[in-house]
Amino acid sequence: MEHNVCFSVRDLDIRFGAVHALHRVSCDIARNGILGAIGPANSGKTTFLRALNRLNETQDNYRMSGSILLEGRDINKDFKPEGLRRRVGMIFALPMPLPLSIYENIAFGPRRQGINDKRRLDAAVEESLRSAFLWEEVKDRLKSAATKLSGGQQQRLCIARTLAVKPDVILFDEPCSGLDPISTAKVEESMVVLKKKYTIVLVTNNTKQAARVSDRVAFFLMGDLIEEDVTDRIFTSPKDKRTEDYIVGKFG
Ligand SMILES: Nc1ncnc2c1ncn2[C@@H]1O[C@H](COP(=O)(O)OP(=O)(O)OP(=O)(O)O)[C@@H](O)[C@H]1O
Repeated sequence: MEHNVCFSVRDLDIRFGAVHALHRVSCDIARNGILGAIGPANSGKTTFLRALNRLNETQDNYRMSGSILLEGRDINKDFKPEGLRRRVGMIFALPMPLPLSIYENIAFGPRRQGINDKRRLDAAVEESLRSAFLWEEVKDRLKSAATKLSGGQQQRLCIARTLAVKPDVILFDEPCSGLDPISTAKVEESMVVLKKKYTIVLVTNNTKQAARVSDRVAFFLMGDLIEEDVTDRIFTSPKDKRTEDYIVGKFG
């Protein structure tokens, strides 16, 4: 295994009943970088992302073959789903804070891991909010309801909540699709800083976003991984004509 590989995906093939969502996809995902997954609707991006923390298996009619190794260990054989999802956190398109205070939203995960000491919880809450670039905006109202935050703040709260359980990987599933440009910029900024400590996979329908933040980009089309390469290469001289057509906006 190469030194810098976080995930190693081999011949990943996924079906939901009659729908063949992913066709023998193989790629490595490097540590401490951002892999952007782009492609038109129904190309398999989200299925690929959800495979990385075994969220697809909650669906009926789900079948997969192939393998995904995380730091050399098979995620489908060597992990329990809950243990895997602690290491591989996920941020969804719609931020969904718990109906609790800002503080309790962040403390929730550490408490479930058995941390009850107030000083340790306070420290975890502050550190996570700082890392998600939200601390300054909320430090004086940690007891107020998380649902009162703006959409962009809620998304950063969800990032903080994920960070509080100390994952290695963060999966982002179109995290900015419901956000205005300023909130989007803040989430993008936090991703770029977070990649220094975490491996990030970002599914986005916004190719410009992928170009702005990703180190490498994977282009999916109708269940195939067409190509995966450094971001500049994908946007300036892709190997496949279909990638170029998508990038220049001929479809999707
Ligand atoms: N639970 C499911 N049951 C049946 N089909 C599914 C299920 N989940 C996904 N699919 C199908 O798998 C294919 C790939 O979907 P996926 O959501 O991965 O695409 P995507 O590239 O993320 O699209 P979008 O950008 O629209 O989110 C689609 O045809 C979709 O309808």
